[in-house]
Amino acid sequence: MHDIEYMDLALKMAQATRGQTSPNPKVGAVVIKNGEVLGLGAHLRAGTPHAEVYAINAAGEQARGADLYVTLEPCSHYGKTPPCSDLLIKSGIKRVIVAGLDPNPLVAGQGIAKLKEAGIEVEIGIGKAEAYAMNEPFFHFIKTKTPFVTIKAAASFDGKTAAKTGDSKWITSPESRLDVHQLRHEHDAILTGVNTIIHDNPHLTTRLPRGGRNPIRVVLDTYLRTPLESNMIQDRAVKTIIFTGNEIDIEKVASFREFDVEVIPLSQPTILIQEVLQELGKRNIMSLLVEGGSEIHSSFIDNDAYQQIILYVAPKIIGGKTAIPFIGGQGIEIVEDAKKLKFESVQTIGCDLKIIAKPLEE
Ligand SMILES: Nc1c(/N=C/[C@H](O)[C@H](O)[C@H](O)COP(=O)(O)O)[nH]c(=O)[nH]c1=O
Ligand SMILES: Nc1c(N[C@@H]2O[C@H](COP(=O)(O)O)[C@@H](O)[C@H]2O)[nH]c(=O)[nH]c1=O
Ligand SMILES: [Zn+2]
Repeated sequence: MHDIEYMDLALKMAQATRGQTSPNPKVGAVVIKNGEVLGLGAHLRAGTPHAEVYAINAAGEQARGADLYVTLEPCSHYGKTPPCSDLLIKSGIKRVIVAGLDPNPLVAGQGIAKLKEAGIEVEIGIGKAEAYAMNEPFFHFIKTKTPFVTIKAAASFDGKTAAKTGDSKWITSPESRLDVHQLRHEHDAILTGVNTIIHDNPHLTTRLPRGGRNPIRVVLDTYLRTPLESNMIQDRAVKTIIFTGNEIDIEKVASFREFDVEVIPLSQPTILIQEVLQELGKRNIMSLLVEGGSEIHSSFIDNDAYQQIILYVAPKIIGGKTAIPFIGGQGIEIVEDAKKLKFESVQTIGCDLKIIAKPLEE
């Protein structure tokens, strides 16, 4: 097999741990000698051994003189686990093939430098694009200390998220809605607005056939209007945070506390998106899924506070000039001022389209 095939093996193992390693990145590692796989490993959960540890331990003495393929630069610091670069040097590995460097300031090239100093051959870049794409939230979070924001919208062919009556069940297909639950599983937190709570009474939980992790629920609710009898207050399914302005009735906060709902008044009368993202970053929330509605979507877009948009488009026409589009807000006056995107991918899912777009870097 060739280098890229062994790196593919490591990438696949890293991908298999989607949704479970936060706030750490997903990493896969493979030990190869004379065309034989001697060790395999993936980082399974923050605070547990790194991918390289599993792969090297499986290879044992055989690691001496072998090659190691790893999707992220071996760490060189004591976090919750000892540095992988020291382990690799001790194990006698001859050559290390790394897909991508680790931008974590604690690592950032030091892992590679240590390996080279110890006389280990290092090659960088095979599988870099995929290794980077799978950990984009981690790299964003390490740099900005705020979550990587994905706006998720579901709309009809003519861009509506509900009929003029407010009815929206269901616009997209069961396959698309299942895909949304996979997205939820992969995110640390999911955010919606109080209007969606009032109209859709959602649970915002992850309901995959095989279970799945519930993201922390976050509600933007300036005046604390979330009804106590809402599903996501009553179901106690997962930690729920409600961000409000600073002019709320403190008495009401107590009634939410008994449902393990944390109400956080922010510093201004209205909610500033950047302040919400900083508060979530302080709680080590690395990835945030924004599930609207249209006013919430427009506040993230107007503040350039998102890294990607995932739009599910159904082959249906809803029409109606008062039916709500998936982005609301004030909007622009002249098209020249439109927010510019670039389309990353378009795929069919069930009978729908799934479009992933990112802000166009000027
Ligand atoms: N109406 C549609 C959506 N509607 C999404 C709503 O805003 C709200 O997130 C859901 O009702 C969530 O409910 P729960 O958390 O599953 O209990 N989302 C979709 O992807 N397709 C649609 O057709
Ligand atoms: N998961 C992972 C790495 N993750 C790196 O180490 C940091 C976490 O360290 P710790 O707190 O000790 O788990 C994390 O922020 C990232 O920079 N490094 C690796 O060599 N291999 C791995 O499998
Ligand atoms: Zn490590």
